[in-house]
Amino acid sequence: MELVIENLSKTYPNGVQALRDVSLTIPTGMFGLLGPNGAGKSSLMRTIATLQEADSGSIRLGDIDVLRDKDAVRRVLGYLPQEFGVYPKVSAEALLDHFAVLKGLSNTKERQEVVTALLQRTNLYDVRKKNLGGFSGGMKQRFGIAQALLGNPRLIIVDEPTAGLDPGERNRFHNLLSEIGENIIVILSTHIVSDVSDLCRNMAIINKGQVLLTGDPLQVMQELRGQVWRRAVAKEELAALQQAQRVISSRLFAGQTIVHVLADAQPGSEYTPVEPSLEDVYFARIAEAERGVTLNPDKVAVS
Ligand SMILES: Nc1ncnc2c1ncn2[C@@H]1O[C@H](COP(=O)(O)OP(=O)(O)OP(=O)(O)O)[C@@H](O)[C@H]1O
Repeated sequence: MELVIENLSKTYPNGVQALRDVSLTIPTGMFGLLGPNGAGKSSLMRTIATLQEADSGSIRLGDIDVLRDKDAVRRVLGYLPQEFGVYPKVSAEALLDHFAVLKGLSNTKERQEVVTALLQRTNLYDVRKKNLGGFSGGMKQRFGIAQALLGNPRLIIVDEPTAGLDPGERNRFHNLLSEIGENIIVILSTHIVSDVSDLCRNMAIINKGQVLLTGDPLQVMQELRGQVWRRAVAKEELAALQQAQRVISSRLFAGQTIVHVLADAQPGSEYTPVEPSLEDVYFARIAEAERGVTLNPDKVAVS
């Protein structure tokens, strides 16, 4: 099954154009939607989740027309929104049971089995009697996944799920997601590049409502090979370097400023070649789009 989005556009009443002619084909497995704050990720996720309307375009999930047949989508959709509120004084088991009732699981015995299985799957069974108010960020997110999995969805949308999680919790959450992503479509919307490189076989980069790149993370990194160079630079030289070169990122490392530069050939003897990371691809794409360069969507390299 595929999710096919074609020419989707959305302008909010305040004039912000959140989605500009977005087209994406999303197959089964983990799909990473990567973009900076305000890129339009949540707008796209909410539209797919039937929570808001688009101005134009279409979305198909298998044979379901998502924008028209919302009930059919909701029957096969699991959604973990960016802000997932829980009732703090209710136990995980009781709230999951309540969500299961809302999802239409009316048979008590069957519902208990489903709730128990989901609590085990998300590694929350031992804390099932604990109130959600006492859960850590990671436990809450795993609970969010448990509720999203009710009703055996064919499509799961998770919006910025690992923001604020410590490395151990993030790891547990990643393992859970990648297990789920083996059989259904999982869309992971995030501004954290490593979430996508760790988990996703397919991805898109979105900025200012536009798709800048789609592909397999390994392949898009491969396409930048031989074009990323690094050097250390004094802080006061950075501005001049940014004028002279296509600087795609600069960061402090052990007290030094390390810059990554995009160039077809070695820009100077102080530069060493770098094996491109997904972060290089991401920053290169965003930087070039910001500069208004016309991009060939199939190629990361710029002439
Ligand atoms: N309901 C709304 N009304 C008006 N503007 C909105 C609304 N929702 C989002 N926007 C604007 O639309 C643009 C895209 O926002 P969106 O939340 O989709 O981006 P995002 O990629 O999810 O960002 P973030 O990571 O910050 O959540 C932003 O400029 C945002 O301010």
